[in-house]
Amino acid sequence: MTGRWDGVDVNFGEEGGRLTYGSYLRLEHLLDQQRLESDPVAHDELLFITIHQVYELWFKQILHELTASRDAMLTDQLWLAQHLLRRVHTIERTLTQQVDILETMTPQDFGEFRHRLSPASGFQSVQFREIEFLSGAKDPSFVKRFRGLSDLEKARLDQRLDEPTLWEAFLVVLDGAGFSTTNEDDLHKALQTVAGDRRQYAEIWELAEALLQHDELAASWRARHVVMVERMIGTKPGTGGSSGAGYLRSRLDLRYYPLLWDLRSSL
Ligand code: HEM
Ligand SMILES: N[C@@H](CC(=O)c1ccccc1NC=O)C(=O)O
Repeated sequence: MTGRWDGVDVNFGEEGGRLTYGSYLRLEHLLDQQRLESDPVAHDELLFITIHQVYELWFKQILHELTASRDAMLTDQLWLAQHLLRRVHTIERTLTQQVDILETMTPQDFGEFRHRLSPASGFQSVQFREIEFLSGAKDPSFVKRFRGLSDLEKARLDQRLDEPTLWEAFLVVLDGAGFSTTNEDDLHKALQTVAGDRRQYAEIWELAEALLQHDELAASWRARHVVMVERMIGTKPGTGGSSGAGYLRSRLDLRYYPLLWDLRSSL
């Protein structure tokens, strides 16, 4: 497009001339996807849906970045693997902070539509589980416990169970640097050597730190989520059929990279 804007000639190179902000971002579709279950309308349900949809969009982005980071490790591009993990960290911080927005909803206002949500629950978030699997916490029992999984969603989870995790890719990096990775003892020694000579192993050390950061931020989200749940529903069971906060508390000790945490005790 060529034209004048504030007296200046502009050429945006808009070949074909039909793309607009709204058509590029497919806003007609995006903004038509917030369908409330409550009747009469509960004012806060739009916020509830919006928050979850934003989470899922960021989950999609996180999976995009983690997959590329894993592949960068497998192809010896450690700087790229670390660069992408750093982006994931900033998204993860944003996801934890978003809980603040949802907490502007009171339990009474949530109660206006909560009963309509059952048996749906965040437990059924396929992308959330994909992130866990890809990060290193593969647990096939979750796939079995999923209710109402579409064929496509099942295939995506099976694929994540099959493909290498970030941790496995990191082991390939250690192997490539000449370390034995056959058992936990060897691995501990390798990590100790990397930590003890950061001049020689700068890239591997930074990568290990970036993985640990990802692990820590995931743990922060779990902790933030369970406290919000206690604030919203106390000790009530969850809509997904679990004990609620009790179940979520049992997930708080989950760590993707226990060996990176163990290492701390011997540094
Ligand atoms: C009012 C706000 C929320 C409440 C009361 C709540 C409550 C719960 C409860 C009780 C569970 C356990 C499963 C069940 O039986 O239902 C759960 C799981 C889960 N929720 Fe939420 N949740 C809230 C908001 C969110 C948000 C905004 C997300 C973001 C996507 C989310 C994601 C998840 C995930 C991923 C799980 C599964 C966790 C795991 O298995 O480790 N929740 N939630
Ligand atoms: N499990 C929540 C309801 C809930 O938060 C939820 C319901 C449907 C879809 C996503 C949800 N978010 C997280 O669990 C509850 O028991 O109140």
